[in-house]
Amino acid sequence: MAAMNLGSTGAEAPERIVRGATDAAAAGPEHVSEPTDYDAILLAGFGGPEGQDDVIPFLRNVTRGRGIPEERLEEVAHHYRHFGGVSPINDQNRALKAALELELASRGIDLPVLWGNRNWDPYLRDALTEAHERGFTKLIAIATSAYSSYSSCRQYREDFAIAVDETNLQGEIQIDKVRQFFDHPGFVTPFIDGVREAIAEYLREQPELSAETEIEVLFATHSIPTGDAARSGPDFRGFGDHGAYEAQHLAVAEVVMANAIDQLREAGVLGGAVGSGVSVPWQLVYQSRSGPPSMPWLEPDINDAIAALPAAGRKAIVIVPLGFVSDHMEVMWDLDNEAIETAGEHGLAAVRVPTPGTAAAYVKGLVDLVLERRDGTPVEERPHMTDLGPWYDVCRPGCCENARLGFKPAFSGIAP
Ligand SMILES: CC1=C(CCC(=O)O)c2cc3nc(cc4[nH]c(cc5[nH]c(cc1n2)c(C)c5CCC(=O)O)c(CCC(=O)O)c4C)C(CCC(=O)O)=C3C
Ligand SMILES: [Fe+2]
Repeated sequence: MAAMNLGSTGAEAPERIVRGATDAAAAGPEHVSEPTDYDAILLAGFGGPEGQDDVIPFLRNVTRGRGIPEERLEEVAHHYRHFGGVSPINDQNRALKAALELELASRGIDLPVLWGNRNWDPYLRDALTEAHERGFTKLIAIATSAYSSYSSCRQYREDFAIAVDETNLQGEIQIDKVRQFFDHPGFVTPFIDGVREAIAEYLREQPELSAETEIEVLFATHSIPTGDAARSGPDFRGFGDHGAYEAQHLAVAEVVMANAIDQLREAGVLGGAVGSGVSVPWQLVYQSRSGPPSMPWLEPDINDAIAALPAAGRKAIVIVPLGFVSDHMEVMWDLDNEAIETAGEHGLAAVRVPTPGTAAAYVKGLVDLVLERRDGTPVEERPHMTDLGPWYDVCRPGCCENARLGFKPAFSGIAP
């Protein structure tokens, strides 16, 4: 097993873990980029509507050229309409920006945070205009997305390139991007805390429940087309049919379970020796599928998975939104509304654990990710909790490219 480096978060190194390839060290010279004296941080969000009039234009921005059926768009519009046409995602990014600014100030780091979204106001181009006006030429981006895939990495990088074109800043602005942080302790720790608390709470309230046979932890992430999954991450790593996207989620889920259970054993909530193996059932499930029915997307859907649980003797579930950084619409609707309702229909108790949001560990971790790039921290010193990491600073040509949409230039990668 490769050494786990948890950095300075104080988290204990888990004993087991590890799934997938172990050739991180063989990744090549671009694995760690040169130290760079950045001028500012670019917080790159997804964006969301902030009123009924925004809903349709927002959905058109997200789905342009994607072949999403009209019925699916109407259904998703209804999710937003139900909440007054307002997604909480922009307020969540405002809160994250403020938390990052506080963390930076408290550590004496002079790096302004600019915020721009891919799909709604303020747009990435607005943030770049601001950067230009303030004389910033070297930006380090944090995208609010932890894993490797077209939608969660490459699309942000392509949209950086588009925003640079739109603002006519070609050759005048550098945009680097922190590595995919799926296994960074700052991102993983809040999920460990959430799973531990959820299981402890079940056992406190229903001491007769068997954690080993009657509780199941469902790690939920966004479904993507299987073709996108296959091409996620660098192709030389041999991740199999569902690429780095699925491998990363499975590896993180395993680490979350191992740590949460060890902590429950330490606290005497669960029996068995610390480090003696996971004893609460879990699985990775997918949500929020769109696209035409003829196109295969990752499965099982969370609702189908839930429906199958009573037959396996389960009575309670813990839903972990492992694929998301904040409690935005995909969490509020697809999990808190739909999945919880499905659980009720099948007689299962259900709780949903929080996303990282503005948790202290997460905010600190994001700042650490910026500093490791500024300082060119050697790969051996970079925090990571699975054997897949620490991930690359710089994407290779073709990484996470989208065959459906064809080649588009991207920033923050090695030029083809
Ligand atoms: C992997 C992934 C993430 C996680 C990574 C990340 O966070 O970036 C993510 C996040 C999000 N997805 C979001 C919203 C939407 N995603 C859509 C459509 C799609 N998502 C996809 C994938 C992902 N999506 C894909 C493959 C499509 C099909 C279209 C295409 O091929 O690109 C559509 C169109 C309607 C529909 O089809 O559902 C909407 C409205 C919101 C905002 C929520 C809010 O407003 O609070 C967020 C954070
Ligand atoms: Fe999405």
